[in-house]
Amino acid sequence: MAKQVIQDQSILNATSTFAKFWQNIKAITEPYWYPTKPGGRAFSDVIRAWGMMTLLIVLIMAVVGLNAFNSFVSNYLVDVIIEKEDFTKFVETLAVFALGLLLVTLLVGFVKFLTKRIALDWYEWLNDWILEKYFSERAYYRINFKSDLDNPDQRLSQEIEPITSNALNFLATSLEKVLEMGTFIVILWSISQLVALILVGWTIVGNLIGIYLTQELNKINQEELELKANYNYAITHVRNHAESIAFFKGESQEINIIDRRFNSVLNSAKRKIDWERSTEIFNRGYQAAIQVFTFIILGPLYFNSDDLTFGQVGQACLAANLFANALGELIRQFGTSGRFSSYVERLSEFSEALEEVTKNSDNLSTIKILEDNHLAFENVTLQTPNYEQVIVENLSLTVTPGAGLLIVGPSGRGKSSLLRAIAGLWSAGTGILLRPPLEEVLFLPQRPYIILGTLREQLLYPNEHLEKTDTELIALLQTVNLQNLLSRVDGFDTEMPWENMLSLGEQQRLAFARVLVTRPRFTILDEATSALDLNNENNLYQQLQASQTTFISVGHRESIFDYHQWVLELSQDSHWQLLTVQDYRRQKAKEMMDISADNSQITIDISSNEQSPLKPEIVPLDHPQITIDIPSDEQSPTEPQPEEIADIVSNKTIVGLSHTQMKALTNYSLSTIRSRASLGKSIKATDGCTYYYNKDKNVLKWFRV
Ligand SMILES: Nc1ncnc2c1ncn2[C@@H]1O[C@H](COP(=O)(O)OP(=O)(O)OP(=O)(O)O)[C@@H](O)[C@H]1O
Repeated sequence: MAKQVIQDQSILNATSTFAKFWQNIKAITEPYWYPTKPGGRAFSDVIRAWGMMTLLIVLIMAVVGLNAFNSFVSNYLVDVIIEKEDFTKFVETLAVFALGLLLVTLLVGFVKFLTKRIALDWYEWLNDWILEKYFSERAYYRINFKSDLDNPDQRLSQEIEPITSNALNFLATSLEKVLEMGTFIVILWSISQLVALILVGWTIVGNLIGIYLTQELNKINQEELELKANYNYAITHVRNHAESIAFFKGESQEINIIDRRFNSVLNSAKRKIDWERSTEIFNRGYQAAIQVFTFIILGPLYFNSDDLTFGQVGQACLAANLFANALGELIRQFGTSGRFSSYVERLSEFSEALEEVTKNSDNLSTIKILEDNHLAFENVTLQTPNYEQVIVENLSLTVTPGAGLLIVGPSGRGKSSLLRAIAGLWSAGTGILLRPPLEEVLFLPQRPYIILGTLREQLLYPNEHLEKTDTELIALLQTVNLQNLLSRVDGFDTEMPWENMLSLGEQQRLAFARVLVTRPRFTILDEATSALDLNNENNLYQQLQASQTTFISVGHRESIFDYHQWVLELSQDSHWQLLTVQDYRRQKAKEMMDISADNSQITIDISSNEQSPLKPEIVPLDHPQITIDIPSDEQSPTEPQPEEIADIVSNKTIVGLSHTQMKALTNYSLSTIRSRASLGKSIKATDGCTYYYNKDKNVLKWFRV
């Protein structure tokens, strides 16, 4: 009973595996060979493909027919030789035989050529079809969130061509071999029905065993493809991160990772070789048995009967031989079909995943994006793509042209995610997002995107059709302080490995040049000046400001506040607040004051500081230390007001700072500040800037370095 259940189960499994395989085949072949969906291939192209396919079938049939004809001619030729009567007849028959062989040779060559051409045409179409899917609706980006889909790049670059070439080879060879087997079985039937019947039985058994062997090979092939893709990825990963690995001297760890993956590939290859050995032995033995059988049956018949001529025996042996070869080839094709089915499965899975990521699921809520002439969030709740985490809740704000917005907040709170939402990359959540068309918005990420191309293409990206003269481009390079770049390269039209030869700061300046070329209405900058010094940063922001674009920036530096009117602060638990830049500065200054008022007792290690300026200034209590108690009355009368501190932070009205003002900007006590001033030491304040005390008796103020 239990055995019966297991058998039923395995039959069910085999059926569902075949059904799945058939579905995959249909998904990949239908759009090319039998397009039913509107907007598919042009009818004339489909007819052309079928025309070539029909020609191929006709040629294969001609080859098989000619081979059969040649077997009769060879039979006749043998009989003419044995008769030893008519030499002219012998020469004529030989000429016909040679002509037949010549024709077969030419036809076989043409069959191979046509098979490859059809496969190539199909490959070209299939590649375009999948690339179109990959680049539509930013599927290439969204597919990265599908963790179950490995190595899309390998699927694209290495696994499409084998599908078409294997499919065509399989079809052409199988058709030829099945026809050959059919023809030779008929010939054998005409000579000896017994031989023909035995061969048919033999074929059925052989094919069943062949299919069993192939199934296991299919599994190994599928596994091997995945393992090879992982191995390739590990090597590409090293190439992409060569500099970081070199800095860390992480070679041995990288080799370990690559070795681990390579060993998996090797183990899988070993298993495959084992199975291929069994398949090959079976195949050879199976063919050899057919040849022996033919002699075992025909030998006694020839000895005991006058009906069978010697030529017929020869023809029957040849037919049985060709039949055996055809069968062997057919079984070999089943073997290679394992790799084919793995490729088909992976491509169909990839195509399905691309469709899925671009489809908006009815069950999942998404942020509605509408185009407008300004940017606004209306009650937007944004979540991570898999709806696992809420980034910001009920956000409502409007950015009108000319009134830039700076997004601030601790790391990981969702600043970049908001930019992704504006670009439409992330849409999980609720609410309405109004934004100008994306052609009017330019995004500058922290690590600029450097394309593979010439300097001209770099500067004009993404405006591929924009024309700019060399003089205009030189002026552009000067504007972003990259004028030296031209002396390092051979003009604007040479391709260079830009990513390796430009520093991160230079790449960021290059990205700014693109904004100046594109002149978008809105520029979205995600810490796009993080690698630049203050001078370069100021220069670039001023250039952008002159181009009348409206900024939406993510950044931490105080220096970029001046280029924005509003600050959006993201804080804990998906909360947010929107303030004008002035109000934000006041609020922060007040918070600083409150903190410094609370810290009326600060422990400072003066002795160690004096010996080594690099040592931390606030140290654990077990270090040699002096405890300075700040009398509370020292703070109140001279305490600057919030507005005054905001001015200090923005550095608009007050150019030099007094000790008291400096105290409000740091966590230090007044006496520490005085002592640092007299020692000529600088102070790093909480606004991120360094201050230095000018001891000139006419100045006596702290200044920003
Ligand atoms: N592809 C992703 N899938 C799921 N969660 C993600 C993904 N990318 C980022 N996150 C998560 O979303 C949250 C917000 O990330 P985001 O990059 O927006 O932060 P951020 O404020 O810009 O940080 P930082 O200042 O460090 O750049 C983080 O918790 C991060 O782990």
